[in-house]
Amino acid sequence: MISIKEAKHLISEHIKALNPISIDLAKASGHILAADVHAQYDIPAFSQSAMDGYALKFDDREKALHLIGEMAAGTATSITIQSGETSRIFTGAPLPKGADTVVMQEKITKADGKITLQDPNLKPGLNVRDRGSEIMAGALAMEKGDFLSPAAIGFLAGIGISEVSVYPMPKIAIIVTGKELQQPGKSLEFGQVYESNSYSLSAALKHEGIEQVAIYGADDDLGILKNVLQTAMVSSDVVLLTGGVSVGDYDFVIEAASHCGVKQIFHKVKQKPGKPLFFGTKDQKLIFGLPGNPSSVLSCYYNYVLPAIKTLSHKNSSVMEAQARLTHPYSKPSGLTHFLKGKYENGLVTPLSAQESYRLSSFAQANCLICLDETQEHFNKNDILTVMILPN
Ligand SMILES: Nc1nc2c(c(=O)[nH]1)N[C@H]1C(S)=C(S)[C@@H](COP(=O)(O)OP(=O)(O)OC[C@H]3O[C@@H](n4cnc5c(N)ncnc54)[C@H](O)[C@@H]3O)O[C@H]1N2
Ligand code: MOO
Repeated sequence: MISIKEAKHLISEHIKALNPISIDLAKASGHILAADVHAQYDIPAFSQSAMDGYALKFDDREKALHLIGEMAAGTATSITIQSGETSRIFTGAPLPKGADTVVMQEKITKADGKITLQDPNLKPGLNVRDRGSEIMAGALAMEKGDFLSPAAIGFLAGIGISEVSVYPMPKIAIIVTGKELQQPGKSLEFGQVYESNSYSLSAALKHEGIEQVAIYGADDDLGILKNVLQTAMVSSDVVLLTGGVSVGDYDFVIEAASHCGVKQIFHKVKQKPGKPLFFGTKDQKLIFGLPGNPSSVLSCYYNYVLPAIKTLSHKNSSVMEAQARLTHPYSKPSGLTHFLKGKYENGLVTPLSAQESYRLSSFAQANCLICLDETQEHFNKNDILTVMILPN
């Protein structure tokens, strides 16, 4: 059995970011850019009004101005204003030739068909967005390694980019093993349990922007599991098996993996939950055998799978951690690191009840995992502990 630190190190040693791909900008949210992006155009592409109002020459601000036309957003034709003239203009519209300033419509008066300004704060260029003021053609818009947030996607669309080079999200397969599993919504026969691991894992992956997940079921049968694993590996970068990694007579994951050419990197980690965790590789593919108990599956997902899939997509893989003060004393035997489902708030952390690994009711309420050191047995009220903040 290896330590958590060793297990994490071994996984990280076997991961390489996936090769970049080119994708539609509309599908790129949540990815990391794999190449710099340069602007192809000056944006705005023309001097533009920032307000609904009147365009004029600043030097004419004291004059009663003659209204000669209008510029609306999207207009394909331009007009020219001479000294003593103004044009109606709307937000986003190109400035007429000859104009350098816009006055808001609330700050004028109209008399005898003439426009007079009532804006003591008017400055040259006020309410005008200059051509190229967002970005100039050829300038660096975003850098390789930048995260494509919704704002970044909007920014790139706004400068005319329609395709980007990104590190892809890994293709993931989930294999739930177990003859006892029944789909939610159907009635339970004697001995059956509802299948929940593919649900929690798919939801966690969706949270990372990974929606394309292939889900397979496999009975507790070596032949079936070998076939399913072989099929799942063909079209995925990561395979997550749940159940079947312990020492029971029907636990076939280790054997099936070996038959399929998966190289075992480790099996069993000094932790609770998730002690029988398995990790192996085949070429660049990662194979995780997650211990079947629903809480063990999720605990191992956050500790090992999530950092791994983030690394594959070139993302920062470090987990959000905090130091928190324990609100109640807690005891455990030494020998395994425990990850307790906890509630973290204002620097304080409370272990929840229902910590057993077959239960998810506490995980459903938790916002953190409390890390209790392998060797320590007793934890006192007010002890400072490390907590892993769960993505919400
Ligand atoms: N003699 C020993 N027995 C066990 C040990 C051990 O060291 N010696 N380890 C225990 C620990 S710790 C864990 S964790 C489990 C892991 O066992 P497996 O990975 O082989 O998982 P299964 O036996 O297949 O299932 C465990 C448990 O989880 C339920 N399950 C499985 N899949 C699902 C699913 N998709 N959705 C919901 N629930 C699922 C399954 O019915 C079992 O109750 O082994 C201990 N035993
Ligand atoms: O390690 Mo198991 O995950 O405690 O139930």
